[in-house]
Amino acid sequence: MIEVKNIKKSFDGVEILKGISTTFEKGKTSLVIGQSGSGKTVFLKSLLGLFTPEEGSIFFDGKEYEKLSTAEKRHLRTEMGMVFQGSALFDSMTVSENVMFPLRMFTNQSVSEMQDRVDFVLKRVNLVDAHHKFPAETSGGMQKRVAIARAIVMNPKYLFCDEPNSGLDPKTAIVIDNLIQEITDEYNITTVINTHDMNSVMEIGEKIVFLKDGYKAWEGTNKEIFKTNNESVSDFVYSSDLFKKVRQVYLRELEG
Ligand SMILES: Nc1ncnc2c1ncn2[C@@H]1O[C@H](COP(=O)(O)OP(=O)(O)OP(=O)(O)O)[C@@H](O)[C@H]1O
Repeated sequence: MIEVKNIKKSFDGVEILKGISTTFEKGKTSLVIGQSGSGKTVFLKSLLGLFTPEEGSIFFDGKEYEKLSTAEKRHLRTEMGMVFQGSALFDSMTVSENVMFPLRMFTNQSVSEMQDRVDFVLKRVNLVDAHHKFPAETSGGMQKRVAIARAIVMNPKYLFCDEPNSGLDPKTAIVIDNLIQEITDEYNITTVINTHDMNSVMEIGEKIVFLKDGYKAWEGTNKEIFKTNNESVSDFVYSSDLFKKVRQVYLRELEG
């Protein structure tokens, strides 16, 4: 579980995060949504420890990040998996070598132990014949699977994904969303996803945190988002006519 208490972060005197508090639960897929520039990436990087908020605290399973020693912080980092926007695979390494990279960096496992773990996670993301391929020889959807395999190879407690669907067709995007949700549930991970994708919100938004201009403007579930009267949320989520219609049908069904 991650608890965020009133974090504030500024750059060059401009406040970007203006006091955000929320919680992300274990075994749940939580989404952070909001317009471009609302502070989602700064927020995610603050959770990852890449930015240090000037105020507020972040607790990982009860432990306050800023109070940890350097060694404890380093250990906590090994418990965090990250899926970057655009997958961020190493072009010159095979799929297998990409996934093995964190094990080589952070563990003393033997090559055969590492290979077993790589085989296991690649199988888990349904990639069985891709070990020796280079990223350029695989599709965008496969690259996301490799990025997810690499993010979970260390068996993380926390998984952070920045726009995991960017660049994917809608069908593949749903498969990737569902894969992240299944893995989160199966391994009881605390997962936080930054997204623009309204399909993701509807499909896997067990908890949604809506950021606006550096504030948390709303939070709730994908069911609650249909019913909310919060204007900022409605303007953002229902800016497309298709989603407006989906919402009307859903509300009508609720009334009926
Ligand atoms: N390292 C930095 N230095 C200075 N300003 C920054 C830095 N990182 C982000 N910002 C500013 O913080 C604001 C929020 O940016 P952020 O990237 O968090 O938005 P976002 O919601 O993730 O947008 P998008 O959906 O487009 O990725 C922007 O105005 C951005 O210019």
